[in-house]
Amino acid sequence: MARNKFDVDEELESPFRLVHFKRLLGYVKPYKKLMALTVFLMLVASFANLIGPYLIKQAIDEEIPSGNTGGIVMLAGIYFIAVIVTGVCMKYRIRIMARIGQSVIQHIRKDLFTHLQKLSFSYYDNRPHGKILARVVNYVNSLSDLLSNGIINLITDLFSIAVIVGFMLYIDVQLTIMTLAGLPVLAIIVFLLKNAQRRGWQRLSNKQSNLNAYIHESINGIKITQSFVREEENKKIFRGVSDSYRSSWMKAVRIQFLLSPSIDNISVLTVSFIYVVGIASIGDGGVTAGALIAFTGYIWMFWAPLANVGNFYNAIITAMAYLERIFETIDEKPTVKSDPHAAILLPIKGKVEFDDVVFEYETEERILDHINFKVNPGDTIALVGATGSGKTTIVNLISRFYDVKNGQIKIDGTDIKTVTLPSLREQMGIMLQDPFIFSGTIMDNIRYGRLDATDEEVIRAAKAVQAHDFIDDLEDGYFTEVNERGTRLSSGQRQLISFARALLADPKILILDEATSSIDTETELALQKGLESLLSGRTSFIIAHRLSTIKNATKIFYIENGRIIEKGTHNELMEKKGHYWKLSNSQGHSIEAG
Ligand SMILES: Nc1ncnc2c1ncn2[C@@H]1O[C@H](COP(=O)(O)OP(=O)(O)OP(=O)(O)O)[C@@H](O)[C@H]1O
Repeated sequence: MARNKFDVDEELESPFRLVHFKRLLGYVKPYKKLMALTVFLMLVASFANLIGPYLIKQAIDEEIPSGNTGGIVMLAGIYFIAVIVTGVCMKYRIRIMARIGQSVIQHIRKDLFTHLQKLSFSYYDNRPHGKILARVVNYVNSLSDLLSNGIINLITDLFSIAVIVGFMLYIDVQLTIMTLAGLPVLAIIVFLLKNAQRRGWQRLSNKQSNLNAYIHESINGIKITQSFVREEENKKIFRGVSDSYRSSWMKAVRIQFLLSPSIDNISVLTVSFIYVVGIASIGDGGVTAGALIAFTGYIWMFWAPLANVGNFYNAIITAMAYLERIFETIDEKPTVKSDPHAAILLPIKGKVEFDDVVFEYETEERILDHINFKVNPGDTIALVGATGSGKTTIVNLISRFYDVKNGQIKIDGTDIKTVTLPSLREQMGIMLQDPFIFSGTIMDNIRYGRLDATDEEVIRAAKAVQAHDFIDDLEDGYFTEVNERGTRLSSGQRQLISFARALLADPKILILDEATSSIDTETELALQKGLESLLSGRTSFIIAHRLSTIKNATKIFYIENGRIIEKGTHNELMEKKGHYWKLSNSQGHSIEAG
C-alpha cells in the first residue's frame, strides 16, 4: 500500500533535533578553515559598516563646531575606507560561502542518490516517485540558503547586535535603555509572525511535493491518459493540486510581507520616540545633536540583524523538517541487504531450490504458500497460472529482490541469504515484460550489464537474438541515440535489446517475465533460434501467458494462489487433463475462435 499518495501531505513539522544539526555540521566540517576565514571577513565588514554613525557623530559634535577641516577630511577618508573594506569583504564572503554551500549540498545529494540506488524494491513499491524526487532536488536545495548564509549570518548578526549596543551605550546609556525597553515586545511580534511564516513555507513545500508527485505520475501514465481520454479529468485534478500550491504560496508571502513593514513601523516608532526624548534633552545639557543622529543611525541598523536572527531561527526549524526527511531517506535500511558475514557466491552451475518458501509483501497477506521445487542446471522452467497467482513473486525471490518470510532459496546448494547481493545478482539475467531502455545509444543499452564488452561482443549478442537487422536499419545503427524508456522503439524492439543485454551479461540463471509477449509471431519464430542460444547452458525461468512459447520447457509449474498445484512437461500435463490442460485448451479455442 502506498505510504503517501500524491495528494497526501508529508509530515513536515519536526522539533529542533540537535542530532540532525550536528550531522549537518558534519558535512560542513571539511570546510572549517574557509568558514573561519568567512567569519573573519564578516566581522571586519560589519565593524567597518558600523563605524559610520560614530564617524558622523564625531564630525557633527567635534570637527564641524571647531571648524577643523583636516579632521573632517580625515573622518571622510576613514568613512571611505570603511565602505571599501565592507564591499571587498562582502564580495569574498559571498563567493566563499556560495562555494561551501554548494559543495555541502552536492555532498548530501550524492549520499542521498547513492543510498537510493541501494534501497530495496519494497521502498519504491510504497512511495510516489515524484516525492522521492522532491527530497533529492527540492529539499536539498532548500538547505542551500541556510548553509550558504544562515550560519555565518547568525554569527555576524549577533556580533553586529553586540557592537551596535556597545556604540549605543557609549553614546548614551539612558537612550539605549529606552530603545531596548521595547525589545521584548518586538521579539514577541517577530516570533509569532515568523512562526506563522515557517508554517506557511512548510505548507508550501508540502504542496510542491504533491505537485511534483502528480506531474511525475501523469507523465509516466500519459499514454493511458490519452487512450482513455482522461485529459479533462486529469486537468481538474491538476488544477486542484496546483490551486492548493498557489494558495499556500499566497498565504506564505502574505505573512512574509507582513513582517517587513511591521519591523519598519516599529523602527520608525522607536526612532521618533528617541528623537522626541533626545531633542527635549538637548537643551538640558543631555545628548548632543551629533550623538542623537548617530544614535538613531544605530537604531536603524539594530533592527535588521535582530530580524535576521529571528529569520535564522525559523530557517533552522524549517531546515530541520527537510533534514529529517533527507536523513530519514539516507538512514532507511534496505530491507534486503548482504549479511555482514556474507560470502562471495562463486561462479554457479545454476541449480535452484525452493525449500518450503513462504512469502508476504508488506501487506502481510500470504502470497507464496510453502513452495518446494528443485531445478537442475540448464533446465528451462515455465511458470504459468492465473494473473496474480504469484509467478513474478517467485522469480523476484530468486534474485533476492525481496526476502522470504520462511523457508530457504538455495543456489547450487547455498542459501542465497548467506552470499553477497552483487555476487548473486551478477549471475542472474532478468528480462521484464516492459524492458527499460536508458537514454543513450543502443550500444550503451546492450552494454549496460557488462561495461567491458567490446563493440564486436555487443554486435554478436544482438545477432544471436535476431536484433541486429533492425538495429542496422536505424539511421546510426548501434550508435543511434534512444531516449529514456526507449520511446522511439517498438516494444518488440525494446525486448530484443533487453535480450541482447542479458545475453551479453552471460548470466547462469535467466529470468524472462513475459518477455516474449510483445514479439510478433514472425519475429518470435526467428527469435526462437536466438532464444535457444540464449537459454542453452543456463537455468531459465520463463513466465509466459502464451503457452506456445514454453512447450519445450524442461518442466512447467502451474501456480494458483501462491502454490504449485501441477508440475511436469507439456506432454505430461496435457495427459493429466488438469489445470494446465484446461488453460492450454482455452488458448487453443480462443485461437480458433479468433
Ligand atoms: N509490491 C507488492 N506489494 C504488495 N502486494 C503485491 C506486490 N506485488 C504483487 N503483489 C500481490 O502479490 C500477488 C502475486 O503477484 P504476482 O505479480 O507475483 O502475480 P503474477 O502471477 O506474476 O501475476 P501476472 O500474471 O498478472 O503478472 C498479487 O495478488 C499481487 O496483488
